[in-house]
Amino acid sequence: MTAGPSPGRAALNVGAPGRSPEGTAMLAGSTGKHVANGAGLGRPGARPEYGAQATLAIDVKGLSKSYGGRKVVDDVDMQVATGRIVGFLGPNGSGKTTTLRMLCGLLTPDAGGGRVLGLDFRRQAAAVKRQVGYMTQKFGLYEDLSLRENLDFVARLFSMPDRRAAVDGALERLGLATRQKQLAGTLSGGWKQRLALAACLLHQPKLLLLDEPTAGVDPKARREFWDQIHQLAQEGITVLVSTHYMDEAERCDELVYIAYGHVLARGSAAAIVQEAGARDLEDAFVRLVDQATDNFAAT
Ligand SMILES: Nc1ncnc2c1ncn2[C@@H]1O[C@H](COP(=O)(O)OP(=O)(O)OP(=O)(O)O)[C@@H](O)[C@H]1O
Repeated sequence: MTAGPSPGRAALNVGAPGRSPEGTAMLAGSTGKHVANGAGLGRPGARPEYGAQATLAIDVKGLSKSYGGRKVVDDVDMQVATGRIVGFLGPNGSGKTTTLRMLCGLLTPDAGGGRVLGLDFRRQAAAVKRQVGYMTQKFGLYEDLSLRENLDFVARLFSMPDRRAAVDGALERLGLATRQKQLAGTLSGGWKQRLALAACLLHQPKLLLLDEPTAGVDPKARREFWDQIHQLAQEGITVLVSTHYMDEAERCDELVYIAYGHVLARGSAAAIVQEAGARDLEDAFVRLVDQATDNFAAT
């Protein structure tokens, strides 16, 4: 479902304290191991960069998952500092959704461990789910219920004490109040995504894991959705968001690029482009995935 509770050694090591200097990027070497990493350059108006005191919303190591004997996520490390917006990019089938689902406790890794929001994400999966908002790729709310009914249903799932206030707040926040009686099935794609985000936010999560939240959504709605993401990050919520859109990648504090289950690059968009000797981000990713195909496709 779309809302909350349901909500490769590659390293996801983003914006972490005590790492390499600002603006540097890590590109995987020919072995797929990582040689550097870095925190992002940020954007105009971005939240302050992290110092040594930064806390980690995500701090996991060695995440691996296989299906039918095939490793689709291979020894991934991920560190994301609190309050950052991290873009998770990679070709179709590269392991993004699988990684997100392991991080929110919906999927048990074959190997790896660590902390999400300070909790052992394997042993305390239920507690993690209560603090994470997970938005799936596919719209998972009820099309034959109104917006309010959908949100009220999600609030019941969380056993929220003051459901009405929570639903009112979410409707207001996402600009959905005037449409609250409308059936969800009659909404356009952009409005459905807003409703899905509202559902994710009902239980006031500290971490949002968003899986291609704007796929198929028009540019204006995508921009509005991203304005919301930035507002949430300003409030201290950490966001890990997968996307195939380069303009959205540019709006992230930092990026992680994955292919064949291995993290190939991380850092700010500018640093990744520079490190890859590329024209732009898209060019950098094309180069990276070409290298990865040589290194991993046969394994
Ligand atoms: N339940 C499953 N059973 C078998 N194979 C699976 C399962 N879930 C995912 N896979 C496979 O694992 C690989 C990684 O899938 P995943 O959905 O994590 O990729 P992704 O990067 O999110 O792709 P996309 O960008 O298309 O959403 C793919 O080859 C996929 O077919």
